[in-house]
Amino acid sequence: MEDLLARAAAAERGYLLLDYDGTLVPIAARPDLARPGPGLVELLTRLTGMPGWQVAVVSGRTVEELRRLLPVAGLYLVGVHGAERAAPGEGVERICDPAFREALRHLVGAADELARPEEGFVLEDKGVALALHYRQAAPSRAAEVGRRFVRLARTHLPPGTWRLLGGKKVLEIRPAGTDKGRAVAGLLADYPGTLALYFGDDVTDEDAFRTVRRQGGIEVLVSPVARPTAARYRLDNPSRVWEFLGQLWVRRAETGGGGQGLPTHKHKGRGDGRVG
Ligand SMILES: O=P(O)(O)OC[C@H]1O[C@H](O[C@H]2O[C@H](CO)[C@@H](O)[C@H](O)[C@H]2O)[C@H](O)[C@@H](O)[C@@H]1O
Repeated sequence: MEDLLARAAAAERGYLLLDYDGTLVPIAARPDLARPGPGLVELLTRLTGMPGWQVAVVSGRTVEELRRLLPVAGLYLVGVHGAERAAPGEGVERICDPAFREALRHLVGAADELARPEEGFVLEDKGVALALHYRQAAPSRAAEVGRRFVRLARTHLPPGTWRLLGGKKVLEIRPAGTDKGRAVAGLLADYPGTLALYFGDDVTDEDAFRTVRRQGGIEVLVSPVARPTAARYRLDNPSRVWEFLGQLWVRRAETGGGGQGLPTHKHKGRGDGRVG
């Protein structure tokens, strides 16, 4: 972690781009159980106060939900894997074909009829996307219900307007033409010359890793084990991410680039490695 920290802390201008589930907060059995740990809001608040630095949360969750989970005034937010975007204190911009959005309403109803009688499924309606979670379902039912979910999507949605995403125990239908890579490129375009650091754990973060890598930034996969990825660095888990962020804040503060007082969040020991 030391080489990462040294490079990041030396930057006068930087952009922290942080995934939520699996990166800032450990994966939980259900989406509603993945709450910010004590100290996360405080840590993010301090980070948004670093002069010359911006902080964004780039998530598959909606911007509305991110604002509820992380009430931090200075955060940029990207929601629904890039289909939503909001600057601090501003309204939500959505990238979504109106025909897709209208058709999605019908899919939500049909998918609800499919999933409701089944054990262990959670349907997450994001307005511009629809996720079917199967973390707590029997594997055989997950496969069968998943197949029927995709079939329903093909029936209800206009061709070319949507994409199917397979994430961590979730299938998600989202608008075509949106991904975290494009969203991150859009954020960085507003702050040319800043050092971008992206932290993420899931397949949808790979698009963002590639964008950040192309722009000379730092990409960090959050995973206890190495796996094929575009990220050149790895941290084991969200505790290590918090540790990194807390240390970054301290070092920027020491060089006159941060606020006052030390972050009070708790984090565990060390242990990270460069991938490959
Ligand atoms: O881009 P992210 O911030 O990582 O969001 C990705 C998805 O995260 C959530 O689902 C995942 O986390 C849940 C809570 O830990 C877990 O129960 C589920 O199995 C995971 O897939 C969220 O509910 C989705 O909307 C996000 O797209």
